[in-house]
Amino acid sequence: MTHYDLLLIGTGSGNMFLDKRFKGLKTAIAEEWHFGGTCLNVGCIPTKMFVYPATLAEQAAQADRYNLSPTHPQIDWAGLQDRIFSRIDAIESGGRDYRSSDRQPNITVVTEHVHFTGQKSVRTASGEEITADRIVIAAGAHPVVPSIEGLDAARVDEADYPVFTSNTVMRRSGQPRRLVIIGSGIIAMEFAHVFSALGTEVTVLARGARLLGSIDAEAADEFTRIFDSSHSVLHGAQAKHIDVADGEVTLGLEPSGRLGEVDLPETITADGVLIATGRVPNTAELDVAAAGFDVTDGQRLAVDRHQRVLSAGAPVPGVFALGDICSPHQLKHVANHEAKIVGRNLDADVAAGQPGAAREDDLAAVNHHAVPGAVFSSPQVAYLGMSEQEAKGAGHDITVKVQQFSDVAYGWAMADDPGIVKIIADRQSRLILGASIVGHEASMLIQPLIQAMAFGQTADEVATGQYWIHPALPEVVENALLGLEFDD
Ligand SMILES: Cc1cc2nc3c(=O)[nH]c(=O)nc-3n(C[C@H](O)[C@H](O)[C@H](O)COP(=O)(O)OP(=O)(O)OC[C@H]3O[C@@H](n4cnc5c(N)ncnc54)[C@H](O)[C@@H]3O)c2cc1C
Ligand SMILES: NC(=O)c1ccc[n+]([C@@H]2O[C@H](COP(=O)([O-])OP(=O)(O)OC[C@H]3O[C@@H](n4cnc5c(N)ncnc54)[C@H](O)[C@@H]3O)[C@@H](O)[C@H]2O)c1
Repeated sequence: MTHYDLLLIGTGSGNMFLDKRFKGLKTAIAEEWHFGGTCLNVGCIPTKMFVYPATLAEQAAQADRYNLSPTHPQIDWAGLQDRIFSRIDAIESGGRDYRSSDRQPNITVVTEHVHFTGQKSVRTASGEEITADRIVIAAGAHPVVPSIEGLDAARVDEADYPVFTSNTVMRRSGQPRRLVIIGSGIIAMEFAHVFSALGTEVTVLARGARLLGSIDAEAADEFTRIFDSSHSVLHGAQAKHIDVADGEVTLGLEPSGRLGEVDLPETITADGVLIATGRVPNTAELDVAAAGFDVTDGQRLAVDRHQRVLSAGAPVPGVFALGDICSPHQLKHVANHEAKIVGRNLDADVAAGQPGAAREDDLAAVNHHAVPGAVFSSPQVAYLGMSEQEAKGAGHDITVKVQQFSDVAYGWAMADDPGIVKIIADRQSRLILGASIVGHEASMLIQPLIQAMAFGQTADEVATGQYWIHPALPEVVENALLGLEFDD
């Protein structure tokens, strides 16, 4: 058994806070997989490195909208993969080497799965017992694999099995000629865009009528309308069985039941199937029950506003968590924010002497107000704060404005490409409650609204208190703000 002052489980966002403040602590870092976790290795970063060229290819193919001759660029798939992963893998090994080197003499990297055996103890896969005074749990989430007749769940993501998740889809050799995507959430929509823009024949199986069903309904409808116009989506469909033979996959289809009877092909054959049906926190794999930690919604580790892990509703002294393992938002910028809070609070906890001895007043609190996100699909989507449905549900008297991109001069320059800005505000306080943008560079257009919500600016203050560059696309945001109707 080895005892440490600090144990960190997971090197995704967990690796972010461990800086010189903690150099006096004898620390173990447990990481069973890629150093740097999901975002760096198989998530945000590589996906967007695929999305960018995919979007360029799509624009080239649609150039006749702008009186240019369209081209269908040929993709060098292996070259693209090499450009992306040679960069990422170097960062991964750099991080691993740094933490393992004598430049970090207080740190021991344990390259194994660990699971809890008690509140302050874990066991490694090879059977070593590790105890620690303080623990930070940053163990993330993993893709859900639904049970489908004929699917060998244990083989999903194996190199020679043509059914895979986001964990391996970008690193597989050879671009699939035909790809079926199960799911219609964020991961499904990003990869559907990437693969179809780069020349793969993509079919999406969506159980309902609406793609991106978790965002504002009107924004999801707008996205669905645009996406469906240039992609193959089977709405109301689900996989009944999967047969794998000779490197091909054949899916038997059936109605999901959500749209009644739908006209579906009986089977569909592809070179690969991407499962994108959600991600579940790694609490069961960590055996958090053995530590007596509380779990919310049956999946997420329960934490308080200081990111302290709870047991029977009370904070466990010296145990913190961050990111997908505990967060209501599975987003990297949220995990990073939580990592900063954990860093500050762990520092305060260490300064206080005994684990758990820090005064509540000395601890920083997490801010989950007005969390933004973006979907890098075609079109892009960005969302912030409450949807219209949530704002009404929360009892607000709301004003809503939907502004079309084609209402402003830059929209004309874009040949009236479809897109909307939707803003929801409170009629009395004049504060923005939420926003959704569907269309070109939505992830960038939304930033002034994020700033307004973060700093409590009223909608009219944001609209009229600053210059908006003419005739730039953000004028569509300005016009949406000006279109909100307030009392008095
Ligand atoms: C395809 C994809 C694209 C995404 N794109 C975006 C995006 O554009 N923007 C955005 O904001 N978010 C995006 N996300 C979400 C984002 O990646 C996650 O929210 C974020 O990475 C979570 O960080 P984390 O530190 O909580 O977990 P992770 O980064 O997953 O880190 C957890 C680490 O813990 C390790 N671990 C787990 N259990 C154990 C154990 N028992 N023993 C030892 N080690 C363990 C894992 O190996 C892993 O390295 C994307 C996710 C995916 C899958
Ligand atoms: N750009 C980004 O910020 C980004 C990108 C990718 C992933 N992520 C994060 O990763 C999380 C997980 O992404 P995701 O797309 O897997 O989850 P999701 O929750 O966005 O979508 C899951 C989809 O799977 C469907 N589904 C669920 N069970 C199913 C089943 N048994 N059969 C068929 N369909 C089923 C759901 O209806 C939904 O369409 C996201 O919620 C997001 O927080 C973020």
